[in-house]
Amino acid sequence: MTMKPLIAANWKMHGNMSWRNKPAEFNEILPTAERRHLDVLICPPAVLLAPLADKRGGTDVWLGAQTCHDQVSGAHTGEMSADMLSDAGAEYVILGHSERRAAGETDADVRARVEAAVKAELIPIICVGESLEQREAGQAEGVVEKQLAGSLPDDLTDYVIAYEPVWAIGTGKTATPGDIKSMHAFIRSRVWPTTRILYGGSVKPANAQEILATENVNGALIGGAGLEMESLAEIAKAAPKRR
Ligand SMILES: O=C(CO)COP(=O)(O)O
Repeated sequence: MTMKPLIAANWKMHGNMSWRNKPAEFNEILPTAERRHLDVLICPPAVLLAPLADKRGGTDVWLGAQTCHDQVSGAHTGEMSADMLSDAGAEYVILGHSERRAAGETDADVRARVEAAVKAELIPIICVGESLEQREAGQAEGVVEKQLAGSLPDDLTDYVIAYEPVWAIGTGKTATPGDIKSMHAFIRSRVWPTTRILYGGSVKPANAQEILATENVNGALIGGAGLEMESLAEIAKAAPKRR
């Protein structure tokens, strides 16, 4: 199955207004003409979406949010709806990141947010992944299966899955190519043939080529190495042209 790899940077809670030129900076390092075979996405803190959208011009760098509320509007102090994020320039939204699941977000919460995102025409990137304890207990597939079953609405068509083993996030540890291959094959058996499945967890220029060449890996969700446009571009360059 041929599909465009998605190279996505999750900035988490990093950045300020001086970062609004980063899409243009990225485009200078890796111009659109050299990356027509892939999609590049930056997910900044929500407050930076509009400034980045303003400045991105014709860079062809997509923008995304890092979560959204499940309601369209209302008395929800501090929250942002999918419509607001879309209005500010987002085309994608990361949902159910393990850092949010660890803070109490449940599969049902993720599912409600996915439904809201789809209604606002945002493409959800739904994160799944097991802890080290769960992996060592042989429960990795079971955990991911449960997260997929609980977080995906039945009629969902256009979405992205990000497999991020919790123990590989921000630790410098990556899953072995064999582990990535077998988990992505497992996820593939649960989603559409055209659904992109990203790998996330300490992806960096040094390991990107091997990870992105793995069967059923259709891109990467990148934390730390996505803050610098040089390293994000190195990772993007490692994405295969055709698979
Ligand atoms: O959580 C991640 C992306 O969403 C991965 O973060 P790191 O690339 O910093 O490990």
